[in-house]
Amino acid sequence: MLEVKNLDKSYQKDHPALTNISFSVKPGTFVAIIGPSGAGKTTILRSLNQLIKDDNGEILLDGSNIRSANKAQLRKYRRQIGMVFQNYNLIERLTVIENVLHGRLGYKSTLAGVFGRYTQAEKEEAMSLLKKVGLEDFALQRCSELSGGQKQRVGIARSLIQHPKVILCDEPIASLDPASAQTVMQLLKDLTEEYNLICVANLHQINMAKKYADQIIGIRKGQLVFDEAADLLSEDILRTLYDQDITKELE
Ligand SMILES: Nc1ncnc2c1ncn2[C@@H]1O[C@H](COP(=O)(O)OP(=O)(O)OP(=O)(O)O)[C@@H](O)[C@H]1O
Repeated sequence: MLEVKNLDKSYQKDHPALTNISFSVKPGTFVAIIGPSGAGKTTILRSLNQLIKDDNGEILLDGSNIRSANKAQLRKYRRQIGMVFQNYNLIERLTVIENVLHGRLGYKSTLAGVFGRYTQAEKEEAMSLLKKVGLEDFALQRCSELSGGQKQRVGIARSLIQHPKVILCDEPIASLDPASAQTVMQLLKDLTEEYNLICVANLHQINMAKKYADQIIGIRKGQLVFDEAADLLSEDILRTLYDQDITKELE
């Protein structure tokens, strides 16, 4: 269970980016965070991974408060959090399987990581994850040769080999064509269920959030204005959230 309690964050004095944000997510749940540009979605995601600090409040993963974690505990915690990025963050000149194996780096000494030393079991797992995301035939291809949708599927496989409890996706489909976006969203939904993950995705595509997410969190001006099952997202809520009529997005 992921629990966020009374989270506050300001980058600058008297300009709160987040105010008193509280929500919880059960394992096996795909959550979309929606809201206008500048609402605070990325700030929430970065807080969850502790990439940004000096906020108030609590973030608990299975009961452990990560805000009071020491360095070793934080390293262990970060292993449990996979990241999926809008621009994939792959090493383009390396092969697909090498990129997936990079997800194991958090478990290795720096030296083993530098020399790319992976066990047979890790290589077999990387292959089986590539099969899961439909890319087993691309294992030895360079990432630079893949389409955007394929790259994102490599990014997802790389996060899964970490054996995460949580996957954080920052605009995972923003750079994709509509068909690839659907494939990636369906994959995230299926994997969340299969691995009993907590998947949290920042999204601008409201129709995608409603179609694929189980839970939707709506953020407006740093405040939480909606936290319900996806099918309860109404036109009224959207008007409040975005200060304008964008209900055609739901069609
Ligand atoms: N590094 C930073 N320094 C100062 N202010 C920041 C910083 N990062 C974000 N902010 C401010 O915090 C607020 C929330 O930004 P955030 O990036 O979390 O919003 P967002 O909902 O993710 O926006 P978008 O949808 O455009 O990515 C905004 O007012 C933004 O200008």
